[in-house]
Amino acid sequence: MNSMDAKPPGIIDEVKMVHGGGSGDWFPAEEIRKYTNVFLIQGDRLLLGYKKRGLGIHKYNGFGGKVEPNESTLDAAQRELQEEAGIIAPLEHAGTLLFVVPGSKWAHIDIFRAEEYSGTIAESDEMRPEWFNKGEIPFDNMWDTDRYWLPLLLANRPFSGRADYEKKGEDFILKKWWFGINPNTVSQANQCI
Ligand SMILES: Nc1[nH]c(=O)nc2c1ncn2[C@H]1C[C@H](O)[C@@H](COP(=O)(O)OP(=O)(O)OP(=O)(O)O)O1
Repeated sequence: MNSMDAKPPGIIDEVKMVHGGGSGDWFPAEEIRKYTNVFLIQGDRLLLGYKKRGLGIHKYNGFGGKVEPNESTLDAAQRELQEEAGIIAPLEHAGTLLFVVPGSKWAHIDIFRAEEYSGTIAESDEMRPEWFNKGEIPFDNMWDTDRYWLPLLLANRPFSGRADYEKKGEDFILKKWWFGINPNTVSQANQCI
């Protein structure tokens, strides 16, 4: 077995590698902090937000943020979607991502998808929403590993993965990554946890 085939520390789901790369050792364990990220799909289009401030400024991303104490992950995802894009939506759990930077808490991100919504999509202080055709997703202007797992979300393949970055000044340099899917699931999304 190629050493990259083995699941990295922190991935507990039963998944088989579909993308992996980079070099060196996985960074050591730190405390975990929970985040959410929501992607809205309508037919051939995907809604992304252009981040106007904070971490990941000027990148496109889903809508999300920290899970507050005493809040469920699903409640946090719905709250952040409402705060950042002005809408509410029924959410399906799509995958998990561990975002690891030495010296910081691990970001455990529960990623959700939605195909319906209510309300009016609106720009917020943090995000400017913008629709993209599925064939024209701006991966060069997103976090580096989104190109590996976002197609799995669009295909409704539940996934888990990890991305280790090193921080150089304001830049995050991707060092090592690993993404897997459950080989037994065909096109069913996970239920919410
Ligand atoms: N699409 C994505 N791909 C990725 O690889 N890492 C992501 C990601 N979206 C977020 N992250 C990482 C970056 C960061 O460490 C953490 C949280 O990022 P967020 O943009 O959600 O955080 P914020 O600090 O804006 O949270 P709030 O202030 O609560 O909105 O998750």
